[in-house]
Amino acid sequence: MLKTRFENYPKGKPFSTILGDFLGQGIFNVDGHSWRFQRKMASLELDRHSVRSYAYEIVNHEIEHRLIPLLSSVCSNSDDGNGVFLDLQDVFKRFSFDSICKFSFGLDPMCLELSLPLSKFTIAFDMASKLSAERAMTPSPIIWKIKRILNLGSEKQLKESINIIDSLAKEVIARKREVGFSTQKDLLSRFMRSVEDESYLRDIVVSFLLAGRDTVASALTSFFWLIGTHPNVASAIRLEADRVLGLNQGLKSFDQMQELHYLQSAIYESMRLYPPVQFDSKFCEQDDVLPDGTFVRKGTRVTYHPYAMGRIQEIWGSDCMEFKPDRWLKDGVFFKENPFQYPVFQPGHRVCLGKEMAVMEMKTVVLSLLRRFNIEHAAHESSSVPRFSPGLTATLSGGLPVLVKERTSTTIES
Ligand code: HEM
Repeated sequence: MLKTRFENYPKGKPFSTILGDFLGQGIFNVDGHSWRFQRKMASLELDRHSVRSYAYEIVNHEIEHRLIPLLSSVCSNSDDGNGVFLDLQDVFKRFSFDSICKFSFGLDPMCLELSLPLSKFTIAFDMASKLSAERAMTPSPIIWKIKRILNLGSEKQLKESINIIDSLAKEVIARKREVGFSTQKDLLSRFMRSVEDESYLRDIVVSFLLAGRDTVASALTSFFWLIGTHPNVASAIRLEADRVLGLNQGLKSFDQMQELHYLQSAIYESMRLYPPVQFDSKFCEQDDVLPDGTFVRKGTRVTYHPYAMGRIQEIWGSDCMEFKPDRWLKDGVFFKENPFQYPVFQPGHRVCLGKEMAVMEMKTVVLSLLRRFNIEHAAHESSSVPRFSPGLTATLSGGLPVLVKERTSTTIES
């Protein structure tokens, strides 16, 4: 049985080790028993209709009150009224951080308010993620381990960032205990109603932030990169929305989204070509044999590669390199591929717990932006292939500079 190494961690291992150890080895830091308990609880919470509707409310609010006003402001700020360039990747990172913080512990870091400086928490979080990813690039783990023991350079910085995140997370939990959490809807308050252990609560919250922030931003960035070169897909999404929701009518409910099959197909197709988690590793706990008969020795690192798997002709056909949302439709209805052939959210017992939330978030953003704006690549970007920086999630090096123009023919009523 292949298991990730963190399942063997001793109980109560402090959070200060999570960011360091989660590189390619999973996200939670608890042992097998409590991990399963935590996972069960987390999925129970996320599967609830009330939780999904709450997530939908947050995302919608962030879009209507921050994302759209921000994009509209860059359209009107240009001298000729034709728009100015904007780094859409940076905007999506800010958007998804605000959304996941509000969802996870009811805290609004206001990253999309560009006029405000980024909070201490956001800066520390970014720094810790970056430094953790850089560990993977050191020629040998011994280097960073020695630096950690001696508390030097990047390891010293990492420790400081983690301390900031740790103490802010503790502060949030303490404040919630003071003001009461019985009626609050965020994830932390829901967990606090049944869990006492403070470090456990802190780990849940930080794990969700880690898992839900850069992944969504990455998926949205790649989607809009593809849309820039496939205006026909943007038109098809708009047409479907007008047909299903009504001309110039916004989404009325979370459930109405299920009827947008082409939109869903376009999102799945975009993540087939550009999965946010491009590869992911597991470590074999004991000698094992893979289903195809390959022997795997205890301690071996096994990596699955969604980016490569999305480009395999035997799975996707001879047109596997093309962006074709229609491949996900049967008689106009979206059908899911076998998750073991499309492991973007990791299949099996360890499937992403935020999968539904992530797809909902993406659909809501894509729909809102495409119906209100024309978003074009900066001229020099349009013909190039995307280049990614090394990191835990796919990030376009140089960002995604776009030109945003308001579509004059539409006023969406929500
Ligand atoms: C497009 C966006 C997303 C993608 C592609 C994605 C993908 C993944 C993948 C591949 C894993 C497995 C990681 C591993 O075990 O090594 C994972 C785990 C996880 N994801 Fe997501 N994720 C996304 C968004 C989200 C969101 C928005 C949330 C939270 C609301 C979330 C919560 C989680 C959690 C809690 C786990 C850990 C599950 C476990 O360890 O058993 N994810 N995700």
